[in-house]
Amino acid sequence: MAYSFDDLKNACAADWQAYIQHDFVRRLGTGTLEPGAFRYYLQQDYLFLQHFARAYALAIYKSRNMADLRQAFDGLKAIVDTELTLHVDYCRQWGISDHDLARLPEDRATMAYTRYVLDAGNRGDLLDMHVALAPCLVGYGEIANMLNSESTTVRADNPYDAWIAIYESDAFQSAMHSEIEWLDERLAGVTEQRFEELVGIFRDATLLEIDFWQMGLDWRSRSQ
Ligand SMILES: Cc1ncc(C[n+]2csc(CCO)c2C)c(N)n1
Repeated sequence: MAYSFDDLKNACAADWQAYIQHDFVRRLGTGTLEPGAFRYYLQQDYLFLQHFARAYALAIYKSRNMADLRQAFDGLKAIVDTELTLHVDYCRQWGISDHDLARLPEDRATMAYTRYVLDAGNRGDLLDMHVALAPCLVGYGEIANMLNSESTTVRADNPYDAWIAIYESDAFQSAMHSEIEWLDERLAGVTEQRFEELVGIFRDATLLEIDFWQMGLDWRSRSQ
């Protein structure tokens, strides 16, 4: 059987839905998320993105041809030039200064997720690395599309509208589609045993995304 990215998602469908439909996401859509929860998330995401930039750099290192190297390099550039710059601006709007950002203690949920992905890439090959990164890239694109299609989503006067707009942008959606294509091509040739290994990584990363949302909702009781 030729596997595809959809098979990865279907193999952990309940976890994938718990991630995409998490309460944090629903409240972003309705504009009812507590500002403190979003602020906590934004700060941790700033740390998260720096480690994900390292993970894309590892994907560059693990590349064996020019096309793979360029794909990973584009991911690294997207994080450093777009996501991180946007985050710093966004943090300022939400009352988080450069000084605050430079002194942030890292939440354990941030540590767990980022170090897991780096380890999956370190001990595995480029496919392990991309599967570990997929819930981040594909999940956020799916979340934006889901929010966009829901009648309960508030677009005008929603303080989180700009966040949704980043991930529904053409540039982001096309990066997501090219990642799915890349994975579809590689997954088509793997054995059942290899596929099961990859499902394990994909599920773990999805569960760690769920924990990251939950960390935002639990911001009051986090140790910061
Ligand atoms: C916890 C968390 N998960 C996913 C993203 C989204 N994201 C981060 S890096 C990247 C790939 C390059 O754009 C994407 C899509 C986020 N910001 N925070």
